[in-house]
Amino acid sequence: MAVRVGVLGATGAVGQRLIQLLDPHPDFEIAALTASESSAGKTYRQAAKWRVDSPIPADVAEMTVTATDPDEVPNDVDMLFSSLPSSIGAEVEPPFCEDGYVVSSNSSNGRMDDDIPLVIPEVNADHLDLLEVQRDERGWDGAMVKNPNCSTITFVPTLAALTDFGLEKVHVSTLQAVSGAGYDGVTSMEIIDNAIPYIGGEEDKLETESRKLLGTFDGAELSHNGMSVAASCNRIPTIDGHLENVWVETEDELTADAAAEAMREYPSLDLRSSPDPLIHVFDEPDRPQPRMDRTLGDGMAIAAGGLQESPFGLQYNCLAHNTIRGAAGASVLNGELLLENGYI
Ligand SMILES: N[C@@H](CC=O)C(=O)O
Repeated sequence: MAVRVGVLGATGAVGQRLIQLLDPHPDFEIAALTASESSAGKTYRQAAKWRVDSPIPADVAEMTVTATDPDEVPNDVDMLFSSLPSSIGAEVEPPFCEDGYVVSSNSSNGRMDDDIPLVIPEVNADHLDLLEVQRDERGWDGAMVKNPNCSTITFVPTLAALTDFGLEKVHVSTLQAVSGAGYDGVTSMEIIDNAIPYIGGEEDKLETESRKLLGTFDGAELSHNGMSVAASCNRIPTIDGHLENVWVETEDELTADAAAEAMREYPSLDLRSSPDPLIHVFDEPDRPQPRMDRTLGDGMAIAAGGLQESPFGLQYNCLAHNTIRGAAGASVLNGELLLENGYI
Protein backbone atom coordinates (compact mmCIF):
# COMPACT_ATOMS: atom_id res chain seq x y z
CA MET A 1 0.00 0.00 0.00
CA ALA A 2 1.29 3.47 -0.87
CA VAL A 3 2.49 5.68 1.98
CA ARG A 4 0.39 8.83 2.40
CA VAL A 5 2.63 11.86 2.06
CA GLY A 6 2.36 15.63 2.24
CA VAL A 7 4.29 18.39 0.50
CA LEU A 8 5.24 21.42 2.61
CA GLY A 9 5.75 24.49 0.44
CA ALA A 10 3.85 22.84 -2.42
CA THR A 11 3.37 25.91 -4.61
CA GLY A 12 7.05 26.89 -5.07
CA ALA A 13 9.41 25.73 -7.83
CA VAL A 14 10.75 22.71 -5.92
CA GLY A 15 7.27 21.97 -4.49
CA GLN A 16 5.95 21.69 -8.05
CA ARG A 17 8.78 19.34 -9.02
CA LEU A 18 7.99 17.26 -5.93
CA ILE A 19 4.39 16.93 -7.09
CA GLN A 20 5.53 15.99 -10.60
CA LEU A 21 7.75 13.21 -9.18
CA LEU A 22 5.44 12.01 -6.38
CA ASP A 23 2.17 11.87 -8.33
CA PRO A 24 3.15 8.81 -10.47
CA HIS A 25 5.34 7.27 -7.72
CA PRO A 26 4.04 3.80 -6.79
CA ASP A 27 5.24 3.98 -3.15
CA PHE A 28 3.75 7.36 -2.29
CA GLU A 29 0.28 8.93 -2.45
CA ILE A 30 -0.05 12.71 -2.18
CA ALA A 31 -2.52 13.35 0.64
CA ALA A 32 -1.70 16.87 1.86
CA LEU A 33 -0.40 20.09 0.35
CA THR A 34 0.63 23.08 2.42
CA ALA A 35 1.68 26.61 1.51
CA SER A 36 1.53 30.13 2.94
CA GLU A 37 -1.56 31.55 4.68
CA SER A 38 -2.50 33.39 1.48
CA SER A 39 -2.88 30.05 -0.38
CA ALA A 40 -4.71 28.20 2.42
CA GLY A 41 -8.29 27.24 1.47
CA LYS A 42 -7.67 27.51 -2.28
CA THR A 43 -7.49 24.54 -4.63
CA TYR A 44 -3.94 23.73 -5.70
CA ARG A 45 -4.81 24.86 -9.24
CA GLN A 46 -5.81 28.29 -7.88
CA ALA A 47 -2.90 28.59 -5.46
CA ALA A 48 0.02 27.48 -7.65
CA LYS A 49 1.23 29.10 -10.81
CA TRP A 50 2.12 25.74 -12.39
CA ARG A 51 5.33 25.99 -14.45
CA VAL A 52 6.68 22.45 -14.59
CA ASP A 53 7.14 20.88 -18.05
CA SER A 54 4.25 18.39 -17.76
CA PRO A 55 0.54 19.03 -17.08
CA ILE A 56 -0.59 19.63 -13.53
CA PRO A 57 -1.83 16.21 -12.23
CA ALA A 58 -5.67 16.35 -12.36
CA ASP A 59 -6.24 14.84 -8.88
CA VAL A 60 -3.68 17.15 -7.25
CA ALA A 61 -5.09 20.24 -9.02
CA GLU A 62 -8.40 19.94 -7.14
CA MET A 63 -6.91 19.28 -3.67
CA THR A 64 -7.32 22.01 -1.08
CA VAL A 65 -4.12 23.66 0.12
CA THR A 66 -3.76 24.16 3.89
CA ALA A 67 -1.51 26.36 6.00
CA THR A 68 1.87 24.85 6.95
CA ASP A 69 0.87 23.81 10.45
CA PRO A 70 0.87 20.31 12.05
CA ASP A 71 -2.77 20.81 13.11
CA GLU A 72 -3.80 21.23 9.47
CA VAL A 73 -2.16 18.04 8.15
CA PRO A 74 -4.19 14.81 8.51
CA ASN A 75 -2.81 12.35 11.09
CA ASP A 76 -2.76 9.47 8.62
CA VAL A 77 -0.09 11.25 6.59
CA ASP A 78 3.20 9.48 7.44
CA MET A 79 5.85 11.38 5.59
CA LEU A 80 6.36 14.99 4.58
CA PHE A 81 8.50 16.35 1.78
CA SER A 82 9.58 19.88 2.60
CA SER A 83 10.73 22.57 0.19
CA LEU A 84 10.06 25.57 2.39
CA PRO A 85 12.17 28.73 2.34
CA SER A 86 14.83 28.08 5.01
CA SER A 87 13.61 30.78 7.42
CA ILE A 88 10.15 29.17 7.46
CA GLY A 89 11.56 25.64 7.49
CA ALA A 90 13.59 26.46 10.63
CA GLU A 91 10.39 27.54 12.36
CA VAL A 92 7.90 24.89 11.25
CA GLU A 93 9.79 21.67 10.44
CA PRO A 94 10.72 20.83 14.09
CA PRO A 95 7.08 20.97 15.32
CA PHE A 96 6.11 18.49 12.58
CA CYS A 97 8.88 16.12 13.77
CA GLU A 98 7.72 16.55 17.39
CA ASP A 99 4.25 15.59 16.23
CA GLY A 100 5.58 12.30 14.84
CA TYR A 101 5.99 13.13 11.15
CA VAL A 102 9.05 11.90 9.27
CA VAL A 103 10.32 14.83 7.19
CA SER A 104 12.52 14.57 4.09
CA SER A 105 13.61 18.14 3.56
CA ASN A 106 15.30 20.10 0.81
CA SER A 107 15.35 23.31 2.88
CA SER A 108 18.80 24.49 3.92
CA ASN A 109 18.01 25.16 7.61
CA GLY A 110 19.62 22.60 9.94
CA ARG A 111 21.65 20.87 7.23
CA MET A 112 24.86 21.26 9.21
CA ASP A 113 23.38 20.37 12.64
CA ASP A 114 25.31 17.51 14.27
CA ASP A 115 22.25 15.30 14.71
CA ILE A 116 20.59 15.89 11.35
CA PRO A 117 21.59 13.40 8.66
CA LEU A 118 22.56 15.13 5.43
CA VAL A 119 22.19 12.35 2.91
CA ILE A 120 22.83 11.41 -0.71
CA PRO A 121 21.76 7.75 -0.53
CA GLU A 122 24.37 6.41 -2.97
CA VAL A 123 27.12 8.24 -1.05
CA ASN A 124 26.38 8.04 2.69
CA ALA A 125 23.23 6.02 3.37
CA ASP A 126 24.84 4.89 6.65
CA HIS A 127 24.49 8.45 8.03
CA LEU A 128 20.74 7.78 8.29
CA ASP A 129 21.49 5.95 11.57
CA LEU A 130 22.12 9.41 13.02
CA LEU A 131 18.33 9.52 13.35
CA GLU A 132 18.62 7.38 16.50
CA VAL A 133 20.89 10.05 18.03
CA GLN A 134 18.48 12.73 16.84
CA ARG A 135 15.49 11.04 18.46
CA ASP A 136 17.38 10.56 21.74
CA GLU A 137 18.55 14.16 21.82
CA ARG A 138 15.39 15.89 20.65
CA GLY A 139 12.77 13.50 22.00
CA TRP A 140 11.04 13.45 18.61
CA ASP A 141 8.70 10.64 17.58
CA GLY A 142 9.21 11.78 14.01
CA ALA A 143 12.52 12.39 12.29
CA MET A 144 14.25 14.82 9.96
CA VAL A 145 16.60 14.03 7.12
CA LYS A 146 18.01 16.65 4.75
CA ASN A 147 19.38 16.51 1.25
CA PRO A 148 22.23 18.88 0.36
CA ASN A 149 22.21 21.97 -1.79
CA CYS A 150 21.91 21.32 -5.55
CA SER A 151 25.45 22.42 -6.39
CA THR A 152 26.84 20.21 -3.59
CA ILE A 153 24.92 17.19 -4.92
CA THR A 154 26.43 17.77 -8.37
CA PHE A 155 30.08 17.22 -7.40
CA VAL A 156 30.04 15.11 -4.23
CA PRO A 157 29.22 11.76 -5.92
CA THR A 158 32.25 12.21 -8.19
CA LEU A 159 34.43 12.89 -5.13
CA ALA A 160 32.94 9.86 -3.37
CA ALA A 161 34.16 7.74 -6.27
CA LEU A 162 37.72 9.04 -5.66
CA THR A 163 37.95 8.68 -1.86
CA ASP A 164 40.23 5.61 -2.09
CA PHE A 165 42.93 7.86 -3.56
CA GLY A 166 42.88 10.08 -0.43
CA LEU A 167 41.14 13.41 -1.05
CA GLU A 168 43.28 16.34 0.06
CA LYS A 169 42.30 19.55 -1.74
CA VAL A 170 39.31 20.29 -3.94
CA HIS A 171 38.67 23.42 -5.98
CA VAL A 172 35.28 23.78 -7.63
CA SER A 173 33.86 26.51 -9.83
CA THR A 174 30.16 26.38 -10.69
CA LEU A 175 28.03 27.55 -13.64
CA GLN A 176 24.54 27.44 -12.16
CA ALA A 177 21.22 27.54 -13.98
CA VAL A 178 18.63 30.24 -13.27
CA SER A 179 16.04 27.76 -11.92
CA GLY A 180 18.29 27.36 -8.86
CA ALA A 181 17.38 30.90 -7.84
CA GLY A 182 13.62 30.19 -8.15
CA TYR A 183 11.15 31.73 -10.57
CA ASP A 184 11.62 35.24 -9.27
CA GLY A 185 15.32 34.83 -8.45
CA VAL A 186 17.07 36.70 -11.25
CA THR A 187 15.35 38.96 -13.74
CA SER A 188 15.81 38.53 -17.49
CA MET A 189 17.53 41.95 -17.64
CA GLU A 190 20.09 40.73 -15.10
CA ILE A 191 20.92 37.38 -16.67
CA ILE A 192 20.46 37.50 -20.48
CA ASP A 193 23.81 38.09 -22.22
CA ASN A 194 25.47 37.91 -18.82
CA ALA A 195 27.02 35.84 -16.02
CA ILE A 196 26.87 36.77 -12.34
CA PRO A 197 29.92 35.71 -10.31
CA TYR A 198 28.09 35.67 -6.98
CA ILE A 199 25.39 33.49 -5.41
CA GLY A 200 24.81 34.46 -1.79
CA GLY A 201 25.83 31.74 0.71
CA GLU A 202 26.46 29.17 -2.03
CA GLU A 203 30.22 28.82 -1.71
CA ASP A 204 29.99 28.05 1.99
CA LYS A 205 27.38 25.34 1.26
CA LEU A 206 29.66 23.53 -1.18
CA GLU A 207 32.63 23.81 1.17
CA THR A 208 30.91 22.61 4.35
CA GLU A 209 28.22 20.21 3.14
CA SER A 210 30.72 18.21 1.05
CA ARG A 211 32.88 17.58 4.13
CA LYS A 212 29.87 16.46 6.17
CA LEU A 213 28.61 14.13 3.40
CA LEU A 214 32.02 12.47 3.01
CA GLY A 215 32.54 12.24 6.77
CA THR A 216 32.29 9.09 8.87
CA PHE A 217 29.62 8.12 11.39
CA ASP A 218 30.79 5.83 14.19
CA GLY A 219 27.32 5.09 15.56
CA ALA A 220 27.40 8.03 17.97
CA GLU A 221 29.14 10.94 16.28
CA LEU A 222 29.78 12.17 12.79
CA SER A 223 33.33 13.32 11.89
CA HIS A 224 33.61 15.56 8.86
CA ASN A 225 36.04 14.70 6.09
CA GLY A 226 39.41 16.46 6.50
CA MET A 227 39.84 17.52 2.85
CA SER A 228 39.91 21.24 2.13
CA VAL A 229 37.38 22.60 -0.35
CA ALA A 230 37.35 26.00 -2.06
CA ALA A 231 34.34 26.97 -4.18
CA SER A 232 33.54 29.81 -6.54
CA CYS A 233 29.94 30.13 -7.75
CA ASN A 234 28.51 31.74 -10.89
CA ARG A 235 24.98 32.14 -12.25
CA ILE A 236 24.66 31.68 -16.02
CA PRO A 237 21.67 31.92 -18.39
CA THR A 238 20.80 28.21 -18.64
CA ILE A 239 17.35 27.12 -17.41
CA ASP A 240 18.21 23.83 -15.64
CA GLY A 241 21.41 21.91 -14.97
CA HIS A 242 24.40 22.99 -12.90
CA LEU A 243 27.78 22.48 -14.58
CA GLU A 244 30.89 22.46 -12.39
CA ASN A 245 34.66 22.53 -13.08
CA VAL A 246 36.59 20.57 -10.46
CA TRP A 247 40.27 20.12 -9.55
CA VAL A 248 41.17 17.43 -7.02
CA GLU A 249 44.53 16.86 -5.33
CA THR A 250 44.93 13.41 -3.81
CA GLU A 251 47.37 11.69 -1.48
CA ASP A 252 47.97 8.85 -3.95
CA GLU A 253 48.71 9.27 -7.64
CA LEU A 254 45.48 9.65 -9.63
CA THR A 255 45.49 9.39 -13.41
CA ALA A 256 42.58 10.48 -15.60
CA ASP A 257 42.04 6.85 -16.66
CA ALA A 258 41.92 5.60 -13.07
CA ALA A 259 39.50 8.37 -12.14
CA ALA A 260 37.22 7.60 -15.09
CA GLU A 261 37.17 3.93 -14.14
CA ALA A 262 36.43 4.71 -10.48
CA MET A 263 33.54 7.00 -11.48
CA ARG A 264 32.11 4.52 -14.00
CA GLU A 265 32.22 1.72 -11.44
CA TYR A 266 30.87 3.72 -8.52
CA PRO A 267 27.80 1.76 -7.43
CA SER A 268 24.22 2.88 -7.61
CA LEU A 269 21.55 1.66 -5.17
CA ASP A 270 18.53 -0.53 -5.55
CA LEU A 271 16.12 2.34 -4.91
CA ARG A 272 13.46 3.32 -7.46
CA SER A 273 14.86 6.81 -8.16
CA SER A 274 18.51 5.85 -8.11
CA PRO A 275 19.87 5.64 -11.69
CA ASP A 276 22.22 2.99 -12.97
CA PRO A 277 24.90 4.05 -13.70
CA LEU A 278 24.94 6.80 -11.12
CA ILE A 279 27.84 8.59 -12.82
CA HIS A 280 27.86 8.76 -16.59
CA VAL A 281 31.42 9.47 -17.79
CA PHE A 282 31.78 11.01 -21.25
CA ASP A 283 34.83 10.46 -23.46
CA GLU A 284 33.83 13.34 -25.75
CA PRO A 285 35.86 16.41 -24.72
CA ASP A 286 32.91 18.82 -25.02
CA ARG A 287 30.52 16.99 -22.67
CA PRO A 288 28.66 17.12 -20.34
CA GLN A 289 26.52 20.05 -21.45
CA PRO A 290 23.44 21.28 -19.53
CA ARG A 291 20.90 21.22 -22.37
CA MET A 292 22.03 17.84 -23.73
CA ASP A 293 22.86 15.90 -20.59
CA ARG A 294 20.73 17.14 -17.67
CA THR A 295 18.00 14.52 -18.20
CA LEU A 296 20.31 11.49 -18.07
CA GLY A 297 18.80 8.87 -15.75
CA ASP A 298 15.50 10.79 -15.72
CA GLY A 299 17.36 13.78 -14.30
CA MET A 300 18.87 11.73 -11.45
CA ALA A 301 22.27 10.85 -12.95
CA ILE A 302 25.52 12.76 -12.50
CA ALA A 303 27.42 13.39 -15.74
CA ALA A 304 31.20 13.81 -15.81
CA GLY A 305 33.71 14.49 -18.55
CA GLY A 306 36.88 16.29 -19.56
CA LEU A 307 38.97 14.19 -17.19
CA GLN A 308 42.64 15.13 -17.43
CA GLU A 309 45.74 15.49 -15.28
CA SER A 310 46.69 19.10 -14.49
CA PRO A 311 49.27 20.97 -12.34
CA PHE A 312 46.48 21.20 -9.72
CA GLY A 313 45.68 17.48 -9.72
CA LEU A 314 42.87 15.72 -11.54
CA GLN A 315 40.68 18.11 -13.52
CA TYR A 316 37.15 17.35 -14.75
CA ASN A 317 33.66 18.75 -15.30
CA CYS A 318 30.44 17.42 -13.82
CA LEU A 319 26.76 18.20 -14.24
CA ALA A 320 23.42 17.41 -12.60
CA HIS A 321 19.82 18.52 -13.06
CA ASN A 322 19.55 20.99 -10.20
CA THR A 323 15.80 20.83 -9.55
CA ILE A 324 15.56 17.02 -9.95
CA ARG A 325 18.76 15.33 -8.66
CA GLY A 326 19.71 18.55 -6.89
CA ALA A 327 16.42 19.17 -5.07
CA ALA A 328 13.02 17.43 -5.48
CA GLY A 329 14.43 14.12 -6.77
CA ALA A 330 16.99 14.14 -3.95
CA SER A 331 14.21 14.47 -1.35
CA VAL A 332 12.15 11.72 -2.99
CA LEU A 333 15.20 9.44 -3.04
CA ASN A 334 15.76 10.12 0.67
CA GLY A 335 12.07 9.26 1.19
CA GLU A 336 12.65 5.92 -0.54
CA LEU A 337 15.68 5.30 1.70
CA LEU A 338 13.65 6.14 4.83
CA LEU A 339 10.95 3.73 3.68
CA GLU A 340 13.44 0.96 2.95
CA ASN A 341 15.04 1.43 6.36
CA GLY A 342 11.75 1.13 8.22
CA TYR A 343 11.42 4.74 9.35
CA ILE A 344 7.90 4.86 7.86
N1 LIG B 1 21.21 27.32 -4.24
C1 LIG B 1 21.08 26.76 -5.54
C2 LIG B 1 19.78 26.02 -5.67
C3 LIG B 1 19.88 24.85 -6.57
O1 LIG B 1 19.31 24.71 -7.69
C4 LIG B 1 21.19 27.82 -6.62
O2 LIG B 1 21.10 29.01 -6.27
O3 LIG B 1 21.39 27.48 -7.77
